Amino acid sequence: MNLEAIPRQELDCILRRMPKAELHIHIEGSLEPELIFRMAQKNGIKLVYPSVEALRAAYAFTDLQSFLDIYYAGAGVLQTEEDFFDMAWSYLERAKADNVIHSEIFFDPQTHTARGVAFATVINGLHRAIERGREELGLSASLILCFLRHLSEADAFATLEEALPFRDKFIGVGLDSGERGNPPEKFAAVFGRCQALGLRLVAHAGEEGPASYISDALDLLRAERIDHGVRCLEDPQLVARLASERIALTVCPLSNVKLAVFPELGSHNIGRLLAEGIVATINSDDPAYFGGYLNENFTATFAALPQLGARQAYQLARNSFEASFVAEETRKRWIAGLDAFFADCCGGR
Ligand code: HPA
Ligand SMILES: [Zn+2]
Repeated sequence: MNLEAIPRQELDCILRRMPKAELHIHIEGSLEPELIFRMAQKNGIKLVYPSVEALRAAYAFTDLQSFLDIYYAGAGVLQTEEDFFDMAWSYLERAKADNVIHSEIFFDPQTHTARGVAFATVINGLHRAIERGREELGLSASLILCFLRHLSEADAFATLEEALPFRDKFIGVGLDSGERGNPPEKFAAVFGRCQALGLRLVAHAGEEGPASYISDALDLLRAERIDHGVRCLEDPQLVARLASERIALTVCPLSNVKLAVFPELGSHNIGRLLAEGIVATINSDDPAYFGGYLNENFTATFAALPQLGARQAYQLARNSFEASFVAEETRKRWIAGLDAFFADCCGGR
């Protein structure tokens, strides 16, 4: 395919239309202000913000922690199984509109169980939305349970025990929340147990934390994929390892700018990650908070970085399928579909 022949003005449309997978989305981060207000009213919860506009105006973050404080407060409106269903269903419909054909969705059970919401309420609501998404939208999705790293490993073990009766409803575990001061080694034992249980393993690392957190997530947690990981470029040996072992990074450009990991999209390192041969992907992280769903992440990033063209668009979509936790056969089928899409875009050129 002569991808270089595709003119830049066609890129926006291609980015939006191309089939893709999303591998880094926190479902609680898809909760739009309108839904927060509707659920608060329904559940009799008083919000500190007087209006949707006032809440949205508070989304001016200076770093990861300033975001997390407001994100956990927003998730406090979720009470019933229906609430979790509605949140996930809204995301799946939105993802479908972006031509996402597969999504691996994070959820933070401790945020809810700590407020007295049963684990079953959370996972049954999310799972029901996923089932309906498969039936009605033809969208494939699965759940990844994230442990909150600001809490103790004992708390993570207790959460795992609560989750095991629902083992068939999630495919793996991850690690999120405040990275600084909460290194991967804090969770080595619980990740060891998850690995023994046959769960897929991922971890946030190298977003705000140093490159050594990425190496430790690989060596001590046996993470198969790294969420964010953008600080890997600080360690050339790590870059070589990520590339040669084909360890994917789930990069979230709009999130990185909103949380001041990069000052603006024009200085984002996604182009360099790809040029280094790393299996980088583009994702939305917390789309309701960071100003865009998956297609906005693609189009804004490509608009800001002139070195990204159709070749990189194809590579990023292909990487999203390669890095997904689905059967080899399915991955191959999706990549064949992507090839057909781009062959069509190149048609005659
Ligand atoms: O980007 C993130 N980093 C860490 N924890 C999170 N929880 C939601 N989003 C994030
Ligand atoms: Zn994240």
